Amino acid sequence: MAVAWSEKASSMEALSLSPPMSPPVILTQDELKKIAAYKAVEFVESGMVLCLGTGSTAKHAVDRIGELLRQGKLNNIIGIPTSKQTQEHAISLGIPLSDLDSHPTVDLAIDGADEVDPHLNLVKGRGGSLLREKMVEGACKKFVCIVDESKLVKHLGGSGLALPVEVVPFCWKFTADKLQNLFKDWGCIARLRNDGKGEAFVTDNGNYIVELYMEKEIGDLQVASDAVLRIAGVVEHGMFLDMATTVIVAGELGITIKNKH
Ligand SMILES: O=C(CO)[C@H](O)[C@H](O)COP(=O)(O)O
Repeated sequence: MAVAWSEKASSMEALSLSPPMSPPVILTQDELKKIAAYKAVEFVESGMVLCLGTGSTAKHAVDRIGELLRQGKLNNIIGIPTSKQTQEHAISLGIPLSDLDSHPTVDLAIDGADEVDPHLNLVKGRGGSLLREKMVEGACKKFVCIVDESKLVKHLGGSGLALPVEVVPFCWKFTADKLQNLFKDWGCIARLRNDGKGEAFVTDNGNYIVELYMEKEIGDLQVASDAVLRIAGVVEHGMFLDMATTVIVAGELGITIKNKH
């Protein structure tokens, strides 16, 4: 479903931007992320248990939920954060939190993605939180993915950026070699993610991330997913197949809402 200016106008009002009939407004990527996030929060109802996503797009949604709680427009929300970063942020906003042990069924997830294909399959985890995201989002009745239009790809891996795989630190190089070898026909290069200070990036779960760069389209995603998960040493990967129920895309021409059939 494509929603053009009227929907965009209400989102833009929330952002205090100029109305759409004034001279063309070039929105930044972050403004588009915010528009998608605010639209997704319209799905939130009082009393819901919510999965709180991780990343710069999801942060706008968490901010908005915090704002609506403060204004008394939402009540009795329980959030389940998908990272320590989101947990700290939600606490700072006064959002009551829980976990999957206490709330194994979650009403709604709102989270970003790194890539979205035409079937609503996602690559997630370039922010490093893919394991907790997959656990919590897998427990959700509804998963609304929020992206700006730069995240749309024809096939996963199509952005030329990495497919992240969380691995145990023990003999990570051995696991990375196995992964690279698994996808050798795709020209795969496996690299350990670093923390920007010359050390390995460590996830909230104490693991490492191996990034896979493919030269070619992955092909059958389910087959690839199963093969990756069969490698001992792999904890989880960033392909989120058949999980998103809705994707909200914010672009220069407005908001598009894609629902799973
Ligand atoms: O999967 C994620 C974190 O693990 C993020 O949702 C994904 O990386 C998108 O991030 P951003 O909203 O900052 O573009």
